[in-house]
Amino acid sequence: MKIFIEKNYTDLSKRVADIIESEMKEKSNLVLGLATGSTPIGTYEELIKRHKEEGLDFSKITTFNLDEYLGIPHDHVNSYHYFMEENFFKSINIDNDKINIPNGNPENAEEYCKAYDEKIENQGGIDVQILGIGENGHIAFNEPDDKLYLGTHVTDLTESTIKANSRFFDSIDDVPKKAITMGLGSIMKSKKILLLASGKNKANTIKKLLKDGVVSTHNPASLLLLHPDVTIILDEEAAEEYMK
Ligand SMILES: N[C@@H]1[C@@H](O)[C@H](O)[C@@H](COP(=O)(O)O)O[C@@H]1O
Repeated sequence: MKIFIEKNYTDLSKRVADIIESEMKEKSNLVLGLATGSTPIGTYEELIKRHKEEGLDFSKITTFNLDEYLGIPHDHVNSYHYFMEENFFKSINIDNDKINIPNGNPENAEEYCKAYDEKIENQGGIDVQILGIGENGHIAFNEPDDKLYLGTHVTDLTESTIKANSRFFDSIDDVPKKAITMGLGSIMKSKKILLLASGKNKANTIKKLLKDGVVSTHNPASLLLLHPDVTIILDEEAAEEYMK
């Protein structure tokens, strides 16, 4: 496991973009796993800048997003489809046919989830997966629980996640209560994992992850510690409690 502690969010975003850029240069048809939430926005901005200024080429890249709210229209401002389009896809030269984001309105959720995992497998798996982390240790929408699911599945969101994500909605009542998410198994199959955390509100989450020395389904991020190629990129605020 590698840990980078960067001075601030800008440096964190540059570090993550550096890693992705070098992977893209090694493999032009990279399969990239993408995350939403506020943490990766700076990375997307940095990659857009490199596309515009240095011609970083996304035309052969395939992407798979981690999750989507269930029952939300894809053009809704809070959908992860909308988020990805606005914060990344509309500003790079990605082939729209190579973008994969879980459908928040599947006809048959079980079949759809199975097909999503098969599609990842058929692409040869995810080469590099970007991850944020919830304050409660959730990864994508794999919430702390007695058991975790391996594959893509529909899940209930916890009260704490609904509360945390309500900052993006007009009111807490508007936050969907369910989501469709890649499972920890699908995520752990990625060849390389980049876990990002920024800001004081993640300091205890990171301390718990890196100092407890425990792997538990009640802290889903802790399973990542078993992965052979995980890089954790923090800014100083997120690393504060861990460094004490
Ligand atoms: N489903 C997403 C996660 O993928 C993300 O990691 C988490 C943290 O978000 P933020 O980066 O805004 O702290 O929020 C959401 O719940």
